Amino acid sequence: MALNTETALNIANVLTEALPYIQRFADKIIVVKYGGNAMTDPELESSFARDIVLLKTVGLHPVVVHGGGPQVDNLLKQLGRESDRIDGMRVTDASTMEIVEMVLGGSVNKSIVNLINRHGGRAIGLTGKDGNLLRAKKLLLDKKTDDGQVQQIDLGLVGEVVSVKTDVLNLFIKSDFIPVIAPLGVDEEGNTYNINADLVAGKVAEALKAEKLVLLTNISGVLDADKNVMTGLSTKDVDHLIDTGVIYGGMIPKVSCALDAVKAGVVSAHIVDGRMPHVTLLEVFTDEGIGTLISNRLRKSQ
Ligand SMILES: Nc1ncnc2c1ncn2[C@@H]1O[C@H](COP(=O)(O)OP(=O)(O)O)[C@@H](O)[C@H]1O
Ligand SMILES: CC(=O)N[C@@H](CCC(=O)OP(=O)(O)O)C(=O)O
Repeated sequence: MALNTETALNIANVLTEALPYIQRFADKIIVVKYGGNAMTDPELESSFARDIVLLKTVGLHPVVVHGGGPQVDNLLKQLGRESDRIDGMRVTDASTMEIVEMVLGGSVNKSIVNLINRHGGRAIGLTGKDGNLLRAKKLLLDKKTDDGQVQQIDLGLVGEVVSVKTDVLNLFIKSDFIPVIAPLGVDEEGNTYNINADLVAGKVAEALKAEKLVLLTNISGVLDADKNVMTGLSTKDVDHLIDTGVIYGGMIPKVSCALDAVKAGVVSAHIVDGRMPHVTLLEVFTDEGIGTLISNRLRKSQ
């Protein structure tokens, strides 16, 4: 059946709207953090994989960093166990670490690799241990007490990223592979650390001098005290929003890593709704602003 003129023009408009972005972002690196909460629906998973393959096919270089917190929770539950979280970070003892590694470095990583490959991409799964990709050290979490003092909290085998071996990633990127990174790091002595996936995505984006960091989550963006999406966010706003409890839990590492990445030279960071099909594609290739933008520049449409 032939297209009617209106539909044909709409399709043509969408395609031509993408052209300047395809040209501007050619050969640029886009780091996409795929959160565990966005992995629960097969259609959304497919739309995510197609977006990543499309980005690569039109000449950009997507690098995926994934989470899998809910998937770790599921296995812990099946084993009759649970773990605490403080400010979005899982308290991780040695036996929890075994499960975390099994789930993030095993089932979750391989299912994302498989998904991208089934959609025609060439994904390669890595943990921070492969090629010493993510050098880590123990993280001591700074937490403000009620009287305003800063306390350092020990979360066990939870790490922060000390360095990212970009040569490992560049090798794959140049060979047209799509790296898919599980958030596990290793220190000089070979100890394994569980690292929040947002923090890994931020550091990978910084190290690769990425054009964009796109963080897919399970909410429409960063909400203000009245539950409206904040379209833009600066360092100044963030400290106050955390202190007043408007930003809490898993949103704290997300916002912090996005700000750090932008300060370190990533052009823009975006916190977007992973429940929206094709949100990555819409973010990269359309004029519309989606979710919360953290950038030194204004919105594309402004
Ligand atoms: N100001 C805020 N705006 C939006 N979400 C927030 C805010 N503060 C805390 N959150 C919580 O952070 C969650 C996202 O973090 P998290 O569950 O760790 O996501 P992910 O698994 O995608 O990393 C949201 O679902 C929401 O419950
Ligand atoms: C230290 C820490 O909290 N690590 C996370 C790593 C996975 C993750 O970040 O997953 P999401 O992005 O799906 O939340 C965890 O154990 O759950």
